[in-house]
Amino acid sequence: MSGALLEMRGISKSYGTVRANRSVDLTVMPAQIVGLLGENGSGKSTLMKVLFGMVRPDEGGIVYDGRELDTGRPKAALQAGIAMIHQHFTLVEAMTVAENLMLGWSGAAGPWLDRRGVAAQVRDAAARYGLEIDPDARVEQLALGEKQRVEILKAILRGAHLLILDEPTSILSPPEIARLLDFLRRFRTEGHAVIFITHKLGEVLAVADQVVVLRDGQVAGAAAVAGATRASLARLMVGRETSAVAAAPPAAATAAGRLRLQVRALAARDASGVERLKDASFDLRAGEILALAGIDGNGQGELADALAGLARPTRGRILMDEVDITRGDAAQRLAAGIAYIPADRAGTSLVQGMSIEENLMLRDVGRAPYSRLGRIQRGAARRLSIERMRDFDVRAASPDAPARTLSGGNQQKVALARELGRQPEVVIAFQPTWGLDPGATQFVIDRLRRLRDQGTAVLYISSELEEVLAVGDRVGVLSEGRVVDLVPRAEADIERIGLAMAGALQAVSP
Ligand SMILES: Nc1ncnc2c1ncn2[C@@H]1O[C@H](COP(=O)(O)OP(=O)(O)OP(=O)(O)O)[C@@H](O)[C@H]1O
Repeated sequence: MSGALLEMRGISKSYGTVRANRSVDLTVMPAQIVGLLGENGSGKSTLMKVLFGMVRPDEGGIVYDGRELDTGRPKAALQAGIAMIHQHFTLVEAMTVAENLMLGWSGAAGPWLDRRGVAAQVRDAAARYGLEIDPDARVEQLALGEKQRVEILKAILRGAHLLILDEPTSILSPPEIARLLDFLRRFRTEGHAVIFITHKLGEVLAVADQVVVLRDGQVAGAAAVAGATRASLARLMVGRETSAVAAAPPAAATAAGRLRLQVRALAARDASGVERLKDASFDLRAGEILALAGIDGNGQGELADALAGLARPTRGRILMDEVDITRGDAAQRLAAGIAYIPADRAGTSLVQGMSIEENLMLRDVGRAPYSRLGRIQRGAARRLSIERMRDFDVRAASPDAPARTLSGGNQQKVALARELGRQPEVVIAFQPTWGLDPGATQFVIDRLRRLRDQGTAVLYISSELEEVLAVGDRVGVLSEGRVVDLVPRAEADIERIGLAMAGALQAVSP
């Protein structure tokens, strides 16, 4: 087709017997936003790695801006003006925003980089695109949403003409999401193009012109967004009817059970020593899901780590069944029946070089049913692995597949299968659906509800407002290190929560 900015034609790529991409065609026009959708493991990342030159396709070719693009050469894509905003940022933490933007930037004047000139250009671009950021701020002090803005500015200043965003909104508050979508529209107005990978159908409908859906490595369908609905997109993704994500209403808050966890005036620092969690207080009871909304930088990571025994609180107390556990470590928490689902599961809780089965056994290797009288029970381990993989819909050839060969979403499912497969007393779930497709998201939520119904106390920390409202029997917001607006779900006011997430409300006591 003439006039296209990007044409990927007949892209195929296999890993052993796994056919990650099968004759995939993808066309992007100038000034077009394309939403790339698909279930976990459907081949989205592989296709983008091919486009980016990180993976050489077995078959197929790419024409960009009328020219054949050298496949398998990352530099070719960059030089052509293709930029990708990854989920894991590539900024140098100890440097300032301007310094990061100057790294490898050919727009700076000669070998003597002109700091003031760079700062002026940053301000200029930031204002033009609504991506305000202080050029002199150190990156380590920025929240995730701000780091993302720096990454986008870096791409723009290097002349990106096609921007690829990999699940960019999963770290943003509702106002920040609106701002990002607004930026994408402005970027499009200037004739640039965007490929937007997301599991959130609503965002695609809000901003994209065209959607392409992958299923099992193939294009399951491509359509103009005008005329598409959430239901039609979901149907294309899974090939059958699905219910809307997290549609089931929360169970009527049982006159909740026994008091399990008491958190009082808890404070904790982040890795760089900043006290992000300042004064958090709440109770968690058996048989309830307490959902806390909040975006990065407001203390949720520190709260989760402190409860899991991974970070030592600077002030305050944690009581489990009336016993003070503030100073205990992670092993003691585990022994007390507290399961922890950290945010960055692929990075922190899976061993990439180990198989799915070994990862599933990791915490319980010395115990039944994995071990008897000091011997590993291979048969039992295998049966349990297969059962958990089926339960959690982990898509892989066998339990022997190394974790690193799984798609991002399937890695998450392995970590979840391990933590939720046991029968924990208390679950601390930090962004448990991050990176999961709608089907898997629904599954995780159902699983947490089931645990709740069996009497587990669940703390659900998430930046997804919709999910917080869908799963919480009680909901609140973690804002500037404090728990605010903690109310039964039925009394929750969506707008108020959105405002509180953005830091607009004051703290209230529990
Ligand atoms: N390095 C690898 N070795 C073996 N198999 C791989 C490798 N990378 C990807 N795969 C397989 O290719 C298939 C497609 O994976 P891909 O990462 O492209 O999916 P995805 O759509 O990006 O999924 P997600 O939404 O979970 O991130 C999966 O079955 C995955 O297990």
